[in-house]
Amino acid sequence: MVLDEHIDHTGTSDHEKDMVDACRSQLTTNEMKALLMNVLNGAIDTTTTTMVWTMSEIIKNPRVMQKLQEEIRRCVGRKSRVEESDVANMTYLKLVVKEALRLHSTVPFLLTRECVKHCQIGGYDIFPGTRVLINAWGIGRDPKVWTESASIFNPERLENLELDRSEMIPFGGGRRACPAASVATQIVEYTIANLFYSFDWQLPSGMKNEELDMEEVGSLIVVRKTPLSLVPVKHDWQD
Ligand code: HEM
Repeated sequence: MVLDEHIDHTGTSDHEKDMVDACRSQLTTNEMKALLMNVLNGAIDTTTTTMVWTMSEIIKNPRVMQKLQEEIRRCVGRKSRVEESDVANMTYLKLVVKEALRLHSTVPFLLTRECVKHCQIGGYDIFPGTRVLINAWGIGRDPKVWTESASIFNPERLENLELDRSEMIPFGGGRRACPAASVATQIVEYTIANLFYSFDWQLPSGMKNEELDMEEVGSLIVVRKTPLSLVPVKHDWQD
């Protein structure tokens, strides 16, 4: 990623600098609690928001839901619930979650960077001290990379696709990238697998899939404008 070469990943907000300074000296119990609460809040919001967007996209696309449930139930067989080891074989599930992350970068502008060295990006001069926002949300929907159908949820587009590190960056990049990217993806995959294994999901009161509102709000974290409301129906195995 071009930006990585020029932009300092150590500095973000003043609040965060205070936290880093506190770590460098000695953390008091209260500072440690505050730091942990910050990490936990960030971790929970991003992960649950990603799950909600993934479920929304699956429900909106019945073809995807059917294919996904066939894969999950084939891989798991008849059990009380999905086990973590089952998920390794679910190739379509991994594409579904990745495609949801492409379309819904929950942290749309990542952490703010501060430029440490004069550089040019896209013909623009960026001077030292400039605060830079990276539009991860826009990168995941760039038609130059993802074609005219960029805004359409289509997990198959990612099949056998060799991605450059900068073509979708829902977990950021460089030294300040999300340290939990791998585990967070696994948590989302595992939860979605369990939810779609045990239940068939319906929209409330005869609403049609295409009517599901996908409007987004927020700037730090992008969430659904209207809460997702679904009806779980226990799956009938019929055998
Ligand atoms: C799907 C879920 C998640 C998403 C989409 C996500 C996304 C991100 C993004 C975009 C950043 C900023 C990266 C950058 O600016 O380059 C970040 C930072 C961070 N994330 Fe996550 N995250 C997720 C889950 C988690 C979880 C579960 C944890 C902890 C258990 C976590 C801990 C952190 C921490 C500590 C940072 C700050 C890293 C730093 O400042 O150096 N994240 N995350």
